[in-house]
Amino acid sequence: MGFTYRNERLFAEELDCEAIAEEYGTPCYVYSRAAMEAALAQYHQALKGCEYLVCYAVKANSNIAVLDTLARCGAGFDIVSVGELERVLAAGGDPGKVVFSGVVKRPDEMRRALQVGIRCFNVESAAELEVLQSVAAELNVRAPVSVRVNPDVDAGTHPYISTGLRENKFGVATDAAMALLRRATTMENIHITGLDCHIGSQLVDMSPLLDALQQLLLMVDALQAEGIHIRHLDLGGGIGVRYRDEEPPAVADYIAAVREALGDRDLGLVFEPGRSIVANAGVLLTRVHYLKETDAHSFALVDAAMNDFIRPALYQAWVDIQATSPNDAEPRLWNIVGPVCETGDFLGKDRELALASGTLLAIHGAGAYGFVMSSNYNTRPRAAEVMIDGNKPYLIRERETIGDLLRGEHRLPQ
Ligand SMILES: Cc1ncc(COP(=O)(O)O)c(C=O)c1O
Ligand SMILES: N[C@@H](CCCC[NH3+])C(=O)O
Repeated sequence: MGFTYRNERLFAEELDCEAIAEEYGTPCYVYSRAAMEAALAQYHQALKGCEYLVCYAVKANSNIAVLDTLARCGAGFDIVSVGELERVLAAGGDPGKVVFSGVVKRPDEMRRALQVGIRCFNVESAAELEVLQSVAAELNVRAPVSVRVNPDVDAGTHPYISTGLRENKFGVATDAAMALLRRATTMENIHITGLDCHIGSQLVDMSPLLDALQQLLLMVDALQAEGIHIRHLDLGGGIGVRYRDEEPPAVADYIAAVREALGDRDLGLVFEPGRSIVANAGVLLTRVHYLKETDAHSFALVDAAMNDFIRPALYQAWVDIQATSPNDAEPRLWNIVGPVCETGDFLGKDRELALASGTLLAIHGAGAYGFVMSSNYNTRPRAAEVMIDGNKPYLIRERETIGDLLRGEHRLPQ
């Protein structure tokens, strides 16, 4: 399922990646529908018998065909902007299964979310709660609210994607969150439904997640004693994937541990997975244009760059890069670099590969935080996106044109 090598040729489900690149050009993101469905199914399977919602984190890959695929399999959505909300609606997603995270929700974004009837606002500060109260009052509705708790635990991941430490901008520290919840119960247009937390991404150890959960459970019990009933816990996303040799917890094991920790409390569960649903359901195809030897390195110059896939440049993330078919060249160590005018523009360093001009490469694990983080730097049109379903390819986003990039810009009057 997903991406497999058959006789050393890479297939996306039933299609040869060389044929996909031939048809759609490079660079090109290719996704496997079956792989994302299977990843979501692991959550559903592990949560059987619970009251739960799996709210896929739209930011990981927000193409509307991806959202549509997951919505049809019962997913709700975690959004962080009104733009992501409009994507969910355009994809046919149910607004009643949407949770809204993020530290800056503008009043217009709150208004739209209230009008379409989202499931819950994951509030991240006292100031935000006050604004939400007034927007909900204007519309004469009650806003369903969860407070995002910052449990001050070290998720043990890259500092840029750690979100549950006291020094991070996210959430509200436990004591302050208790005070905020008490205040919320006095607000006419706020209805407290849950507590949430999200401590970071690409987590390979589940103990920080379970430590955070213990803190939420202490809060639930203390609030219950005060007569404030919490109906659901939203434990965010964060489960890592294997890019190289990481050993992230299996979704089933993590959820079993969560269920055990809940004991007999009457709590619904929400999860917000992003990466673990889509990362390994996507590759980025790129072609080698030139080979260049210097005293220091052998460079393979490819047509994808940091503007297409920024994770290596931004986080020094290691992603697997392989040729999509065999060739006769002698394998040696290559630095795989793109056309962007930055020394930091690399996709991989010191990779042992057999390369020739024209070789097609697949950057694996590119389904999450890939296309969504791409930009037009160096006036480079963003790549096409293709979804494979069995033996059928669907163009789910056209490659941008230079015209797309210039649209909306204006010269000064003479
Ligand atoms: C609030 C929130 N929920 C969910 C996610 C998804 O995380 P991941 O892709 O690591 O599962 C993120 C991103 O880290 C997030 O900020
Ligand atoms: N963009 C990050 C993950 C960010 C998670 C956002 N909360 C990555 O590529 O690893």
